[in-house]
Amino acid sequence: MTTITKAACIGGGVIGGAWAARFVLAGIDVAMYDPHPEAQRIVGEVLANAERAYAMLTMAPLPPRGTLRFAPSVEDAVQDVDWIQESVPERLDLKRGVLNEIDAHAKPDALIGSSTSGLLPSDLQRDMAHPDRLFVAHPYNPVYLLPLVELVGGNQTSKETIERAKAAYAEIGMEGVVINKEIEAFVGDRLLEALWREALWLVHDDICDTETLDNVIRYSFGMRWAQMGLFETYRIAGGEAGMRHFLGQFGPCLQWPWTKLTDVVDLDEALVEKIGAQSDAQSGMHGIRELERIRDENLVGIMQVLKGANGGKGWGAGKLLADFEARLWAGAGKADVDPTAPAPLRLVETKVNPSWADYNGHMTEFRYLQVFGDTSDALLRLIGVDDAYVKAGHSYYTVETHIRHLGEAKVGEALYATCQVLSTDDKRLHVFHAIHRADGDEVLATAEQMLLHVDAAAGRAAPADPAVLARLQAIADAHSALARPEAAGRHVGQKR
Ligand SMILES: NC(=O)C1=CN([C@@H]2O[C@H](COP(=O)(O)OP(=O)(O)OC[C@H]3O[C@@H](n4cnc5c(N)ncnc54)[C@H](O)[C@@H]3O)[C@@H](O)[C@H]2O)C=CC1
Ligand SMILES: C[N+](C)(C)CC(=O)CC(=O)[O-]
Repeated sequence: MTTITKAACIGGGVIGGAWAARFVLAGIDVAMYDPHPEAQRIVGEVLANAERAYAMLTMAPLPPRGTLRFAPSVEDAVQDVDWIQESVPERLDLKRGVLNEIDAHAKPDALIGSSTSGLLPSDLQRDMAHPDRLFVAHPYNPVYLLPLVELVGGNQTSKETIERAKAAYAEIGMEGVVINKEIEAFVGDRLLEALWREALWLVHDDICDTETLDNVIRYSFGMRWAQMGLFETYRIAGGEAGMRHFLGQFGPCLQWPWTKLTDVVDLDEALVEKIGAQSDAQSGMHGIRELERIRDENLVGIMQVLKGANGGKGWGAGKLLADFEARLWAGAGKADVDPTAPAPLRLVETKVNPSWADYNGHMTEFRYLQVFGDTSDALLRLIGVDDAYVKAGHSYYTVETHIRHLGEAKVGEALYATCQVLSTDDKRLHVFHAIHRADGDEVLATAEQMLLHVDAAAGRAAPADPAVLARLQAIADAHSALARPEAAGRHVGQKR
């Protein structure tokens, strides 16, 4: 689904590994170069966490995964690719050397983004032969989930490069925010540094420990920031008189000697040990990968809530996710099945992700309806009820569902769903779905559904398009050879 199909990641640590995951999950083939002896294991573990997070994040059809290849050198990794993301350690001399090597071997028009969190692009591009295509692309950890990338050009970066970069990041679901002028640490890290500096002083001076400080953030303004940022939040805090009143009331406090922001705390051995010990007490019971998974589940939950915010139109990162999913659905291919085969259509492959589990430790009931809904959607796409058809004002709406729960789907289990068309006419579509365990084909649940074709603007049932009906009839004809499921027509309380 991206116009870019091949990328290289140079450096595969915390950030480079997560870039590789984002690219691969967007369908881009990645060549990775990292001399670390355990690079393959580390990147593999990050990719596994990213896949787990994406399975929770969206039901939209992701493109087929790109491939991941470990290259023996920078030269080998960057030849033939359209996009290179540099994520080596934060040292100007090292980055310059690596970027010059990339520059020497990459195609002249390949985009080169540096993940630097603070270095100036003008300094990075100084010795490059094609400096016009170098820009800072500063991401946020975890790169595969957080959509922001700060785009910063240096004095030799072309305007076209920034425009191409913004478009390329949009294709993989990221928001490229263009920073007007280059400045050390750009925008995000300047803000984070201010907070961090203050936090270090508060712990140093025994005002609070690390856990108390984190609680202050996560039980209050951390949640506000995830959805409205700083200025929009403070506008509301000004009450009906808004921002001007807020500035008038609280602006003068900035003159008070509250902050030590201009002083840098001395990170001597004692302070490092104090913070290290408090952090161990706070979080040492969890491994890093475990903490990453907890963080990812929380971020996914926040993004999903934001997707449904603002009356369902989406808000902030949730709006971005909604737009990304809309593009995925618009480009969704039809299920790869033979519609004329005399067998139920295998339309959905999925896995029970951890956020689908209830207190009984198995897939909770509304997720069954979600999978059945996805199965109906896959059938609709197969008969031509796609994004364009819906946008043109027609669709099928589900008017009745009867679900039976027959077995337990456990977290992580692979499932598939099938559909048998029971009957159809110009408006009605009567189907029988089943969710199967992928391993062994056992039926775990069934759903009988009635769908009605509608004229959405008029808000009433209307005959479907003849081409849609013809495709549907071909499936119904093939399925007429099948035995009617024994459970079709059952109702709750009926004797077995
Ligand atoms: N960790 C974070 O939270 C964030 C880091 N960044 C930036 O991302 C960049 C990378 O940082 P991290 O991933 O955190 O560091 P890291 O230390 O986790 O990873 C750096 C990787 O680069 C590899 N490496 C070293 N020399 C290399 C070379 N010559 N060629 C290829 N690979 C080489 C190392 O083996 C290591 O795997 C830095 O510029 C940093 O400022 C940006 C956003 C957030
Ligand atoms: C610590 N850091 C400066 C490398 C952090 C970042 O650059 C962004 C982030 O993910 O917090």
